[in-house]
Amino acid sequence: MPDEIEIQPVKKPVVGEIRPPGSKSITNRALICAALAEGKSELQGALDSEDTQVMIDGLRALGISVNVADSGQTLQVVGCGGNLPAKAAEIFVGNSGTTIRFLTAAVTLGQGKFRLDGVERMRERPIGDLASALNQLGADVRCERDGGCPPVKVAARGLQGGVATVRGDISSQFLSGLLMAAPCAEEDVILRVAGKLVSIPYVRMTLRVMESFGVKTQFASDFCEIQIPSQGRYQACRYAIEPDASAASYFWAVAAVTGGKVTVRGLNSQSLQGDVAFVKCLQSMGCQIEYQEDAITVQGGPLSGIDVDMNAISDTVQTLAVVALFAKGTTRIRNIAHIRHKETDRIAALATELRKLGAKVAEYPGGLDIIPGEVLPATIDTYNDHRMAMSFAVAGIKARGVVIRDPDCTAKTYPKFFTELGSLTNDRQNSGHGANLH
Ligand SMILES: O=C(O)C1=C[C@@H](OP(=O)(O)O)[C@@H](O)[C@H](O)C1
Ligand SMILES: C=C(OP(=O)(O)O)C(=O)O
Repeated sequence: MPDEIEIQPVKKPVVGEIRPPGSKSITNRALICAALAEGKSELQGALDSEDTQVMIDGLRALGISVNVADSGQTLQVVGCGGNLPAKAAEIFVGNSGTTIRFLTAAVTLGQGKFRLDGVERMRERPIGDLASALNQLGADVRCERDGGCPPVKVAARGLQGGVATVRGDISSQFLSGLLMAAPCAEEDVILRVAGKLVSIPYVRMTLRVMESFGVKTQFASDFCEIQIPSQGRYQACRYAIEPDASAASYFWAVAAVTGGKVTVRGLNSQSLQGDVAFVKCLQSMGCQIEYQEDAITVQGGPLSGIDVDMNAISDTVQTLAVVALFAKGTTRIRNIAHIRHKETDRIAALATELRKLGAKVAEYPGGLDIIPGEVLPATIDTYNDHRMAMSFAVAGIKARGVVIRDPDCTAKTYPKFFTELGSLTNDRQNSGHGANLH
């Protein structure tokens, strides 16, 4: 793709349907559980993107066989029954938080020396609290840099187990990584969470994927303590992966800002992904929502600003912030301090880029207020953050002159995003030009 693309606004409300690619979070969990299982698993509907590729490469470096078929959507994984074959590996994780957090925990189950590293930004993303919890269970995990960030070195000799307390307020991925490794520890594991746990639906997702692979756990409803029996080994299975609900948010947002109607197939109210609740935010802003058995439809209407706690669904904060540009009144997004640790500091990046588009923005340590004005033409910097590119593209579907820099950064989770956005917005039912490249 070119260095930047100008999004062409549509002339009519966008009406259409789409099925986004597989969920990144479910794909990377299913890969870990399948890799640790006894037997051969088949994952269907997987995501093929940078974040899943680095996970597959990492597992292969650990001696796990992963066969890719059906243009990346079917993955056959030969599990190791909890005994990782490789005795040493250098693993590159790009900027994938799930990959480095889940694999760091998984490699402690092996025997040998492992090192995990990523891009420059990954070296600023915290992992020290996960290392410390693993060390409480008998592991030897060290962060090479001060401040508890990657690269990470693991001298593995199997994981003993026992009781560990993990910090919950930076990233839920620490707890998810511990949970998925825990059934392969030598003794039972009890995990306790210190501080307020963020992104709770992802922990629920972890437990549900583990259960599909045959591992049962016991937990308090707020996940402050979770018990995982040892020898509760994973069993290989055929596993169907849902479309990505965070990716769906951009298409629902297109319906909201154009006053159109967009159906996302493959998701419903029972989804494993907390991010389907994004449609409830749109509903509070004035959209109508329809839940079908295998789809969720958003119909746009006049939009009003809302005051919303997005801690549980923070990958959709940028989408909502862009929708807020087209609403009447202020939108306040609260309780999202943890998104400063993602692909970029997302609160700061949002404040800068929303202001370019004419909004007034008040930035707080844990959130922001967006006071919309006339939406101005602007060139949007994306900070190597796929979600900056995808969410600000939605602004360009409605307003003139929105240029997205480095559109290729969407490869992290959605390499075909701009093509699929173009197809939806270029649909014969719509008379505009959609996401044409310039
Ligand atoms: O466990 C997961 O799959 C994820 C958890 C969330 O991270 P945090 O727990 O760091 O908020 C989310 O932002 C990320 O995209 C995926
Ligand atoms: C935060 C994200 O990813 P990760 O933490 O897995 O890198 C994301 O996809 O928005």
